[in-house]
Formats: sequence, C-alpha cells, structure tokens
Amino acid sequence: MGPEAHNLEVFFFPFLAPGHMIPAVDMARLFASRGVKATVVTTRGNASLVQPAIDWANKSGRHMRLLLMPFPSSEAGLPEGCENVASVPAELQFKFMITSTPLLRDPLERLIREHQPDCIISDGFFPWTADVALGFGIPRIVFDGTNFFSNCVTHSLQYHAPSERLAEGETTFVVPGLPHRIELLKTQTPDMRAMPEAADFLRQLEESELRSFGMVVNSFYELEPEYADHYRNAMGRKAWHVGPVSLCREDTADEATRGAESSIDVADCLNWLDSKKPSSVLYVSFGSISLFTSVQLREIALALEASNLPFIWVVRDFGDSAGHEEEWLPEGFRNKVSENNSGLVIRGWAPQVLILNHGAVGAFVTHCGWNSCLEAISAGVPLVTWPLSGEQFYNERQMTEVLQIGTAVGAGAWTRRAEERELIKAEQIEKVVSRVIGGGEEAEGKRRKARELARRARRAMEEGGSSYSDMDRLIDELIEERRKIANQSVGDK
Ligand SMILES: O=c1ccn([C@@H]2O[C@H](COP(=O)(O)OP(=O)(O)O[C@H]3O[C@H](CO)[C@@H](O)[C@H](O)[C@H]3O)[C@@H](O)[C@H]2O)c(=O)[nH]1
Repeated sequence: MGPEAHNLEVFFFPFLAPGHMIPAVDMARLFASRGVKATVVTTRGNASLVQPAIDWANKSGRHMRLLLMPFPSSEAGLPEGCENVASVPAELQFKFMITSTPLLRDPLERLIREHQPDCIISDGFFPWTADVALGFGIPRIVFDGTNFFSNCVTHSLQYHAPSERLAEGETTFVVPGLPHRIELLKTQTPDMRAMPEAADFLRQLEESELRSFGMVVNSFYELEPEYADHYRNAMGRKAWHVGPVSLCREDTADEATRGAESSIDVADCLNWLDSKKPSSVLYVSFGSISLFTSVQLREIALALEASNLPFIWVVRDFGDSAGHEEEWLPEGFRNKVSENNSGLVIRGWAPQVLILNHGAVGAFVTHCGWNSCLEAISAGVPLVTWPLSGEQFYNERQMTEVLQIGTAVGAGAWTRRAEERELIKAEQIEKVVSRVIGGGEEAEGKRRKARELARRARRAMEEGGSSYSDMDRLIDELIEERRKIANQSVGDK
C-alpha cells in the first residue's frame, strides 16, 4: 500500500506520563513514516514534551500534527500545572490516574467529531476511550507502554490470584500458566485486597481491552516469541508488535530532543563519555517518575564511590530531597568526582538513549521501566535490575531469568512510596555493579547476549523485519476496517 493510497488518519492519545508519551510519540512518527496522518492528542501543559518530535518529523516531510486540549485542573482538584504524573506529588498520582484524566472525555470527543480520525490508539490507562471509540464507530487500539511478558504475567495474576492462596509462612509463588517457570515473592506484587480501588481499576482496564480492536506493543517478536504467542494464542488477544520504537530517531540532534530538554549540555556529556574506555561506564537512572529517600540516595552515592567505576548518575529534580543535596551526597563527593573526572551527576533530565548507545557505557542500573529495558536492549547494554513498582518486578524476571542479560540488585518489595521502601545498602549495590561491569565470564556472557539482542532489534525495525511487517499488517487491517465501516454506513442508509 503506497503512502498516498490509504490516507489513513490515526489519533494517538497517550497517558500523561513521560514513560507513556515518549514511546507513543515515537510510534506516531513510525506511522507517519509509512504515510499515515498521525495526530498526537494531549493537554496544553504537555505540549513541550511532544512538539520537538513533531517538528522533527515534519521537517523530514511526514504528516504529523499535535492537537491540544485544556486540562481541567480546578475541576480535578489539582494545582494548576499538574498535568503530568511526573509533576504530580506521589500521594495524588492515583487520583490523577483514576478520577482526573476521565475529565478529558468531552474535549477528546470534540476533537474526534471535528477531525474524524479513522482510528484511535489510546492509552491502556484511559479505559473510557473504548466507549468513546465505540460511540464514533471507529476502532480503538490499546497502547499500555509495556510488553508481552508483563501483560501475560499481569493477566495470570489477575485471573488466578496465586498470592491469595499461599499457606501460612509461604512467601513465594509460581506465576500460573506461563511458558517459563517464573517465581515471584509475594511482596513483589501489589496486594490487591488492600487496594480495592486499584483492583477495580485493573478490572476496568481488562474489560476495556476486550472491547477494543487490539493492542499495539512496543516490543519485537524475536525478543519474546513465547510470550507474543502466548498473548495471542493462549489468551486469544489481537496484538501487533512495532518496536523498539526508540529506533525511529534519525541522528544525535533528533535523539537529544526526546522527552524533556536535557539538563546537561549534550555535547559535553558525549565528550565526557568519549574520554572513557569502552564498556567501562555505569549509567544509573530510574525513569521519569520514581523517587528515592535521601538515605537511599546516599547509599547509591557511597556505592559509586566504593566501586571506583566511572559513572553517570541521574537524580530527579523533584520531591523532598530535590533541593537538599547536602543530605544525601557525601561530603566532598562532587569535588572529588570533578577533580578525577570520574563521574557526572545529572540533576533532572538526561539524554538517555544517546548515553546508552555510547560505546563507553558498560551497564545500566535501572528500575526496569519497560522503555528503559528496551532502550538498553536496543543498545546492547546489560542491566543491573532494581525494580520499585508497577510491572517492574515482572520486567526484572524477564531480564534476569528469561533473557539473562540482567543481574538483580536484590529488591524484594513492591511499593510506590519511597519512604516505605526497603533500604538497599551501598555494599550490596557495589557488589552487584562490580560483578556486572567487571571482566569475568558471567559479565562477558551477558554483554554478548545483550549485543545479539540489539542486532535483532535493529533487524526487526528494518524493511521486511518482524516489527516493520507487523506495522504493515496493522495499517492494512485498519484500511480494511475503514472500508467495512464505510460499507456498513452505506448499507444503513
Ligand atoms: O532523565 C531521563 C529519564 C527518563 N528518560 C526517558 O523516559 C522514559 C522513561 O520510561 P521508563 O523507563 O519506562 O520508566 P517510567 O518513567 O518509570 O515508566 C512508567 O511507564 C512504563 C511504560 O508503561 C512502565 O514500564 C513503568 O513501570 C512506569 O513507571 C524512557 O524513554 C527514558 O529514556 C530520559 O530520556 N531521561
């Protein structure tokens, strides 16, 4: 199907969080590069996160546009400017997700009425968009930012609730019905009985997924073939894999605009990496929304000092510890690091994909957000896994046990709140990072596997590759669906 021939218009409506918006915008760019008119819909306060990617795509002759809607802050009972999970205090994030974002329904409906897209790819966290799409008689496709493996685990846990059947004293369970034996600690999954509202929300997500046209997944078949098959065949769901979407970027300048503006001069950061030996630098970052207490940050700093490894450490500029570096940076840390040129502490936003793709980076300490995992895989970088919440403990199992490119730091408990989290001591962190970045056979084996996956990831995105072909298949199905809908409405008249 030639680009002009189909004239398909798709709305992309991601959840208001960087970990969802960044890959959704990349995905929209990929659709645009296949001749689809790709429209990203978001709120005014989130425009700056999206605009550079759109400008970039349009510069290279693609059809992308941004449609903005106001965020009803006062109706939602949120302070003005809180339009993204990254800027909403932890205690309000759940309310933001469940009760605030559905207020976007009217403005979304207005935009659909006005622009009449052929399809909407909306976030899994917007279950109500399934009804919106049904109301307009267009297909809705779910994008939830994660992968096949974690979707299979989530579904199994929701369906079988194995942790609720543990006998007194049992602390672990095997996730039922998966292609591999995956064992989790009870504490590594949220206790749904203690969170009835969250359990109800999960049920809504599941129901809305079943009322949708299918799911589009930021992954590639060769990465998780058993789980792509399990999701489609055993669970009977329709899905297309189109990733890693981060590979859509064209060059360094393009990469540098991904997400927020970098808090470090990108050229300085890359020059610093140029001065380091291949595979010697530890990159430490925990995504766009997670926070640590000052006590935990201090343990990380002590571990970095003790490891003697060159490092780039990204610390979010948000939350209680943000303005008080003296509470968590050991005395003289910054001076020592800058005198020895041994590390960079980036406060705020780092150009993550550029860093991961630099040959000097040898390992990535990550919270296992799916984007971070997949970006590391695409760059061939092994992981030190330190999951915190969400589906991150499932991703950890996939990285460490199924793919064997990750080594666990030893996090044992799921919680969204930094102050409730177990403390991981410097000695433990240092021991694991040294093992992963050191020369031994174990480290080399993981690096080899990661590099092989990176090669396959690139291949999947090339013309004829599995993700490239699945996007073709999806576009074809959408064109066919549009034809059916048009015939039906002629028949109805
Ligand atoms: O300084 C930074 C910090 C983050 N990023 C980017 O921001 C994204 C972060 O996404 P991710 O690694 O998935 O982490 P979260 O922001 O925590 O993502 C949320 O969304 C993901 C997708 O649904 C889930 O897998 C996670 O559990 C959930 O916390 C990635 O593309 C990073 O490259 C940067 O570029 N620079």
